[in-house]
Formats: sequence, structure tokens, C-alpha cells
Amino acid sequence: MYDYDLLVIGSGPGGQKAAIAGAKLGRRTAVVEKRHMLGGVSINTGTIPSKTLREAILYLTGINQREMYGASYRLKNTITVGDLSARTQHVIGREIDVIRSQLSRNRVETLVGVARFVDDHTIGVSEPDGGVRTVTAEHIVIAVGTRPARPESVAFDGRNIVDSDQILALEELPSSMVVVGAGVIGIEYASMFAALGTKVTVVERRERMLDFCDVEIVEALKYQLRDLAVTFRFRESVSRVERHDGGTLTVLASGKRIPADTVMYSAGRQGLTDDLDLANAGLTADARGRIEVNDDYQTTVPHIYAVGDVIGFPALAATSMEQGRRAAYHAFGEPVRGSLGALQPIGIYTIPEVSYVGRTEDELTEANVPFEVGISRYRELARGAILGDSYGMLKLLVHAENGTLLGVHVFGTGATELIHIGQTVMGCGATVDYLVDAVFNYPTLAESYKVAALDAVNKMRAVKRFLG
Ligand SMILES: Cc1cc2nc3c(=O)[nH]c(=O)nc-3n(C[C@H](O)[C@H](O)[C@H](O)COP(=O)(O)OP(=O)(O)OC[C@H]3O[C@@H](n4cnc5c(N)ncnc54)[C@H](O)[C@@H]3O)c2cc1C
Ligand SMILES: NC(=O)c1ccc[n+]([C@@H]2O[C@H](COP(=O)([O-])OP(=O)(O)OC[C@H]3O[C@@H](n4cnc5c(N)ncnc54)[C@H](O)[C@@H]3O)[C@@H](O)[C@H]2O)c1
Repeated sequence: MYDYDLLVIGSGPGGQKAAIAGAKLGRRTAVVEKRHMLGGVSINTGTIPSKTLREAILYLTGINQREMYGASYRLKNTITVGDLSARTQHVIGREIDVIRSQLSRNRVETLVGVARFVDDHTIGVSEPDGGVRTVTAEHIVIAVGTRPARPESVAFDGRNIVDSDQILALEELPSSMVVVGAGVIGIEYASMFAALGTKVTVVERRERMLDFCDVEIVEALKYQLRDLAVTFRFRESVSRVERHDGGTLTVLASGKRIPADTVMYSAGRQGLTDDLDLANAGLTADARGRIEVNDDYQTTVPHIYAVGDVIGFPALAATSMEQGRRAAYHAFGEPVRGSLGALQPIGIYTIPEVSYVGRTEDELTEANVPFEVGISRYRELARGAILGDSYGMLKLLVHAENGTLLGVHVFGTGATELIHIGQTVMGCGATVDYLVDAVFNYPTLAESYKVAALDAVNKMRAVKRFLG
């Protein structure tokens, strides 16, 4: 009766995984995607280019080798935009190829164009040649993602005043830069440009940055960034950004004016729902373009699902993929286990990187959960010394009464990989004793789990001594 069992709008992480899941369940599946955007924001302008850029910067600046070889160590003295973009373009190209191949070998049809609702089962696809193709589907997944917010008060020109998509196309590396917004995007790019030697000023209207993370780890990150000559302006709001001959001027509500070669505006993102004609399907979006869904990712029209950034927090590639898979399974009656949430890791690819899973000290204190802290510092690990990472740390939050792990927070080399050991231990419900008794490869950073676990149990034993 319908052309497809499942039609997915958007081929970012959420859309891709929804489509592949539908196809694996034997359903006729298609994805609609705009020209030149296969893989979504994640592959083309977001996750993959920014993480590849970071890797290129780490390699070419030699920043991670400086504890060993001295502050002046560089692999390449003059790093150009070309040096950086060559690696980025190479990885983007490969990733697009992987996605194209995965979709085609799973017989997911790709329809190129802009999708909009004609009714709740019908989509019009405006194709690049100007034609409109109309297709119908039993189930529809909206995975259209977001775009950077671009307020009128900022004179974006794509050259000196840019958003986080345009930053990838800079013609030369700026010697000074203002980053507006200390969200994850702002801080990741601030740290990358600071590592390249750009003098970075971060303006953030809140009192602190990354307020969902562990306070001690954010302090450690700020210390490292200040050491790279980053200036922070907290509790300051940007009123406007002006373009002048030879540079830019960022005007703050407090009256301060900050001159810089380049401004990157990274103060939030907007759901890409404007062009979808949602009303034709009986749907609405909020002021930030987000669509509301229930725990199964169904919108208010039950056969239409929404996943990924368009449904809001946490807006990560990692979660979007899993939401996509779950939405498709739900549509076709395939069971899924549990719900996404408590054990969702967060990885922030700053230089140095941050990662955590579970709860923070502040959250536990607020909830009156008694906990003990176990800390391991990389400078006391043989692997930390070998790598030349003296600032890294791993922190375990352990329930003071039953020994279960409540949170793991990591700062430094390998943080975003290491976190998964803690995530697995927490997911299996093991206690800190598992980490105390386990033998880890030596010398590794993973050993930090055992060191931190011993630290926590030593403190817990000290309390028990008093209690008899
Ligand atoms: C700079 C940056 C760095 C990031 N780093 C990380 C990271 O390190 N780790 C992490 O987990 N996440 C990261 N993210 C977030 C991650 O990229 C997003 O969470 C993820 O891309 C969201 O996936 P999605 O499926 O919602 O769709 P998106 O990736 O946003 O893709 C949506 C797609 O839908 C298409 N589309 C929109 N409207 C239509 C329409 N009407 N018709 C047809 N197609 C349409 C768009 O062209 C786009 O290709 C980063 C984001 C940015 C911007
Ligand atoms: N490693 C990762 O997982 C990763 C990396 C990058 C992005 N992302 C995702 O992308 C999404 C978008 O990130 P983002 O950083 O753009 O958005 P955000 O909304 O998280 O941060 C924007 C920041 O800008 C501040 N701000 C807003 N207006 C301001 C003004 N006029 N002056 C000064 N400060 C202002 C806000 O207070 C906020 O702290 C996030 O949800 C994030 O999870 C994830």
C-alpha cells in the first residue's frame, strides 16, 4: 500500500542507524538526504571534521610531546590551513564512502533532495534538478538534526565572523580569536586554536562552563587552557559582533570591546524543522525547532518518530545512533532492552580531553547519597610518565555503604576511551572491589582504575575503623 515500510528524513547518525535497523528487519527502507550532506552534520561539519582537526593539531604541533622534549618542540613550525584540511577532507571522504556502502549493501534506497510533509504518510522530495518526487511510507523517522544559531546582531561573513560550520573553511589561521559560548563546541575549538598558538578569548554568559561536568575536572581543564593563553570572560554576554577593516570587534553587554582577527559564534543550535511543513502531518516544533517525543521516540503522531539532535538533549552522535535504532525497532515491534540514560557517557574532545559516566559529586551531595572519592593521578602511573602526561587524573565516586560505582570522571590522555571500562563495571552492577581485585596490564592508563579503587577503599576503611 505504501512505497516504503520506513522512510527516514536525514542521514546523520540517527537517520543512518534507523534506516539500517529497518532494513535488517527486512523492511523496505529509504533515506532522504540533501545533496552533498550524506552522513549529516556528524560527518560533514560536526563530529568527524572537528575530531580529525584535533588529531591533526595534536600531531603537527607536537603539544603532547612537550613534557618530554621541551616547550619549543614542534613537528612543523609553520602549520597552514592546508596541512589541517588535507587530513580532514581525507577522513570525511572515507566516512561518506563507508556510509554509502553500508546503505546500499543493506538495500536502503537514498533519495536526494529536501523532504517536506504532504500529509502524515506522504513526503515530497524537492530534487536538485527542480523536480518534486512524492513518496509514501507506513512509518517515518525525522532525523533532520540542527544548524548553528545565527542571531541578527552578529555580522556573519563566513571569513572572519563565522559559525561552527564555517570555521572549517577558514582561509588562514588567525592570530587572535573570540569564541562566543563556552558550550562543548566552543570549548573544543577554543582549545584546538589555543594549541595552534592563537590567542583565544572565550565569552560565556553563564557563571561557569560545562556545568554538567565534575567541577574539579572543569577547573583542571580551565587551568590547562589558561596555560595555553586562553582568556575566559564568564558572566559576560555578547551584544553584537562587528566587522571592521582588518578584523572584528566583539561588543559585550558590560561595555567591553574585544578586537580579534576572527570570531567564532557557537552559542547554541536550532532544529532544522522550518522546511518540513510539519503542520501537514499534524506536528509542531518549539521555538528552537525541536520536536517532542515519548520514551519510544514517537511524536504525537504515533507512526512518525523523531530522533537525534532535533529532539534536543543530549544531542550527541553517540546517542542519536542508538535513538535511531530504537525508533526503528519500536516501529516494527522488535523489543529493545531498558532505556537510554543513566549510563550514557559524555566525551569532550578538548585538549586535554574530558569524559565521564554517571553522576557528579554535586549531584550526589544534593541527593544526599553518601559517597567516597578515589583518585588516581597519571603522574603516578608508569604509563603517564612514559606518555609525558602529568596532569591527567581519574576519579571514581563510590557509594560509601554498598561500594557500587556512582560515577567515573576522567581528564587527560585517552579519557574518552578509558571511560568505557567504568561504564561497563557500572552497567554490570559490580562494586569497587572488582577493580581492587582485578589485574590490569602494566604499564597502562587503565591501571588508574585500580589505583583509584584502592584509594577509595582505603578511605572507606578509615571510616569503618571509627565505626568499629
Ligand atoms: C562541531 C561539532 C562537534 C561535535 N562533536 C561531537 C562529538 O565529538 N561526539 C558526539 O557524540 N557528538 C558530537 N557532535 C554532535 C553530533 O554531530 C550530532 O549529535 C549528530 O550529528 C546528530 O545526528 P542527527 O542524526 O540528529 O543528524 P545530523 O547529523 O544533524 O544530520 C541531519 C541530516 O538531515 C538532513 N536534513 C535536514 N533537513 C532535511 C530535509 N528537510 N530533507 C532532507 N534531509 C534533511 C541534513 O542535511 C543533515 O545531513 C558535534 C557537533 C558539532 C556541530
Ligand atoms: N564532544 C561532544 O560530544 C560534542 C562536541 C561538540 C558539540 N556537541 C553537541 O552539540 C550541541 C551544541 O553545542 P553548543 O556548544 O553550540 O551549544 P550549547 O547550547 O551547549 O552552548 C552554548 C553556550 O553559549 C552560551 N551563550 C549563549 N548566548 C551567548 C551570548 N550572547 N554571549 C555569551 N555566551 C552565550 C550559553 O550560555 C551556552 O553555554 C551540544 O548539545 C553538544 O552536546 C557535542
